[in-house]
Amino acid sequence: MTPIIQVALDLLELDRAVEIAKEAIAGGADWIEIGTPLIKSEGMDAIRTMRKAFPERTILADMKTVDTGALEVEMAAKAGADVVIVLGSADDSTLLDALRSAHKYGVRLMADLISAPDPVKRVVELEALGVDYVNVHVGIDQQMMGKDPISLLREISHRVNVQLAVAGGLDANTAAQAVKAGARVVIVGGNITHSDNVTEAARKIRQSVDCPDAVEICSVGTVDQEIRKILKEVSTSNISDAMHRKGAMKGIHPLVGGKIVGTAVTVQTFPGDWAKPVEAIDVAKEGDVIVIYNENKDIACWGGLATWSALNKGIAGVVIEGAVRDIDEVKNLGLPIYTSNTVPNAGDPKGFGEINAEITCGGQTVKPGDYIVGDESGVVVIPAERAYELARRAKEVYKNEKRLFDEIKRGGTLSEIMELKKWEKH
Ligand SMILES: O=C([C@H](O)CO)[C@H](O)[C@H](O)COP(=O)(O)O
Repeated sequence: MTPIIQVALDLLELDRAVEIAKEAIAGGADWIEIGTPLIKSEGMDAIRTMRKAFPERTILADMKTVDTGALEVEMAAKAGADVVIVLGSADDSTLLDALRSAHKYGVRLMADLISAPDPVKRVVELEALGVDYVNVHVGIDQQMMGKDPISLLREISHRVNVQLAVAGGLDANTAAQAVKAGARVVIVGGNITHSDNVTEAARKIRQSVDCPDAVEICSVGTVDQEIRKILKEVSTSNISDAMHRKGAMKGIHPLVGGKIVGTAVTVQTFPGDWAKPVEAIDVAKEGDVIVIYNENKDIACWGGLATWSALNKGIAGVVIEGAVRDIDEVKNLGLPIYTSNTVPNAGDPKGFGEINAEITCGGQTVKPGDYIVGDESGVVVIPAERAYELARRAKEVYKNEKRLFDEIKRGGTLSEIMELKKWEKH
């Protein structure tokens, strides 16, 4: 049986959702899912509008019902849904009444395993209750922490006969794995809807689910490699959005531009002393970023000779709250340097200060090993312990903006597209 591709529309604006659904169908998507955020934004009208726009398509309402199962199924069914999602972790009483309502109104029920405490046990129970589909689902927030649904799907698929759907950050690669692991319905949200070419993105998913054996499984490498790869793709602005406006250094600007991505080697030094910044070059490894705090903005703690040395070590860049000199030479050398000041005079190598202690630079706490990203907008610090999650969230921001750029290029304005007036804070 050919697997079904379900495009999940997790947006807030209905007009955009209709347009994206059209583009996804042109690329080969079968079912249309009205995502939970869209249902919360527009209510049952989201389902009515989609039913009107796509009279022949299977429409799925991601209600994520956890109580009053019968009532919520009835609402979605009367608005035009063909399939309604309830939470698999809901009480059996909710699921059973949702099923009665589904039978009464002629719709199918999908139980979603998102956040179910024991999904392997629960799927067997859900099958016995009589749901039509079970969705093996890793939620968007869980994906940011590195979870994916494929291993769970593999564990579950040989235990039950109920039709399985799968969702959770699927792309062309993982969609193919999902089909091979037994998924009947492949649900894809962001990797289609946030694309600047929705039709092409849907087409790639279509190809991979139709011919899963032809898809080459590529390995992602180490976590650090994956973090660096993502951080090279996104901007400091994307990262700042992902960090809810935290993380940006104040008063630090590009002196020698160029993107920096790397882990911090920190330096605390003192007015008139350049020993520790220079010694940090020997401590740093290839791909590291030297981050220096030097209270004094009138005596440089970094210059041309240090820059040459840093280039010899393969250092990714330097960030300084303090001053740099030899600017003409430093600019010619091309190593990205971000600083708060420039000045001609240097101090002496006195040897005060510390390397790889926690410092404050540009108003941000920086610990050794934190990820530092710099571009023309400035510098952001990403705490090492949240780097994977924040890189993934920044990538979501990046993808979403790419799609918005595309919609603006077609002639809209940002406020029209995002219905800004509607979302102003009251
Ligand atoms: O159900 C979903 C999520 O909980 C938000 O409502 C998504 O539709 C589902 O995860 C598919 O989206 P992606 O994970 O972005 O592929």
